[in-house]
Amino acid sequence: MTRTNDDARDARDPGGVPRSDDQETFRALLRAQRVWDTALPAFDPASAPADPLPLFHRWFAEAVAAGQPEPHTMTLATADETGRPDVRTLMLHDADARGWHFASHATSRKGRQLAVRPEAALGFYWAARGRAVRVRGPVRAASAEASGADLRARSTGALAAALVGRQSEVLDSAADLARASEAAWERARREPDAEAASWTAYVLAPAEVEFFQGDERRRHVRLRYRRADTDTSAGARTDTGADTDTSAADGWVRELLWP
Ligand SMILES: Cc1cc2nc3c(=O)[nH]c(=O)nc-3n(C[C@H](O)[C@H](O)[C@H](O)COP(=O)(O)O)c2cc1C
Repeated sequence: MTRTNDDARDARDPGGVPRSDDQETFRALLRAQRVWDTALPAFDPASAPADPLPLFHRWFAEAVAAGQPEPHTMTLATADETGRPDVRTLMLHDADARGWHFASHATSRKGRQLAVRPEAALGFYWAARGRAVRVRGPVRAASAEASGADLRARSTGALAAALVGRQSEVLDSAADLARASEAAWERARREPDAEAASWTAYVLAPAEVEFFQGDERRRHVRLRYRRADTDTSAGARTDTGADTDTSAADGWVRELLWP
């Protein structure tokens, strides 16, 4: 049977993407998913502390208590030398007065990006509480000693993974990884103080921290802390309302944002 132009058009959806059963199944599954359709906690920004850190600690503990799987994982966004964005998942190692801590290989893609553009953003999403936190700011690499101490405080598996190195390089075969991993595990067990040269601890010093509390009626609460001396994106000032605290207690300005 000869296909007409109309048949060819029918085989594409309005966006010009070819129709297929797999595509339809995926879309149906996607549309069946729900967000914020459960009872979520209320968040009163008026009761928020002057500094974002204690609120982050509290929300983290509440995410753990609510059974949020792996609440210590986060998204790290960086940009390359041309400004093209990049993103991946990482573990949070600590959050203290210096900032949000993580670790990776300085020779990895993110490590190279951070070396040329020492700025990043972090994102946490704790669905069990309908909450998200985002943090932006400059990133500093710790000394080799501090990076080594960070690694030694972790598991043998973490040390073995760090010893394998070569993160983000092209892997020619699974056998190459198996061999390198075997040797790294053996060394990590034998030498718990072994140094992984490229393993680097980083700290992101927060210039902005935003707390997002999802709401079933989509009346989400967004509270942004920004350093009093931080220049935020255009339009930020027009978002301020009566509840905004511009007194800059502890050097932080607190503002509500339209959801
Ligand atoms: C749950 C989870 C936790 C991870 N934690 C780390 C981490 O702490 N450090 C790290 O270098 N990579 C970690 N990774 C791997 C990164 O997502 C990423 O694949 C790797 O760091 C290479 O990223 P890059 O090519 O952008 O440098 C983790 C991956 C997942 C899924």
